[in-house]
Amino acid sequence: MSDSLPVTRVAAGVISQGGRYLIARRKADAHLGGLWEFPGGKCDPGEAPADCVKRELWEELAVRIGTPIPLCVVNHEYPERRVELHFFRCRIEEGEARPLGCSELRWVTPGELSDFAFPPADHVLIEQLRSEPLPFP
Ligand SMILES: Nc1nc2c([nH]c(=O)n2[C@@H]2O[C@H](COP(=O)(O)OP(=O)(O)OP(=O)(O)O)[C@@H](O)[C@H]2O)c(=O)[nH]1
Ligand SMILES: [Mg+2]
Repeated sequence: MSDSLPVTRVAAGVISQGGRYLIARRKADAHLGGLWEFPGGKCDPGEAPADCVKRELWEELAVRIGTPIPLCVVNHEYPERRVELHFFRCRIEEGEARPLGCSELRWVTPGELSDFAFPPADHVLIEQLRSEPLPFP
């Protein structure tokens, strides 16, 4: 892994409800534009990933979530940036998700996850969620 690229710390939320996961399509002009992802974004300097995911889900989806539960941390190097992705399991406590920070939102079953193109950093998590879905509220 190259040492020249700084690490971008990112937090993203795996929101599950009624047997489905919420996925978002990245805007065409964003890094990895057009791919599907778990909504979230970059941590501000000094911001804890759990606080970041709460803020990002409010900004990007207009929902309030309960305490985020850590799922896994993935390190990945893209040609233009290194990311340290903190995935959290999240539950919506207030609001209905709206696509404010993405081009599209979908609620999908575990089996449908493989029909969508995700960034390489997400592949291991996607496989896990497909083979062993989280218990749905
Ligand atoms: N949110 C999110 N980002 C991911 C995932 N997988 C993955 O590789 N990333 C990468 O992590 C970085 C997240 O940045 P972002 O573009 O969402 O950041 P942001 O919401 O703060 O946006 P901004 O920089 O336009 O303000 C991007 O480089 C993105 O490609 C994922 O599942 N969710
Ligand atoms: Mg984002």
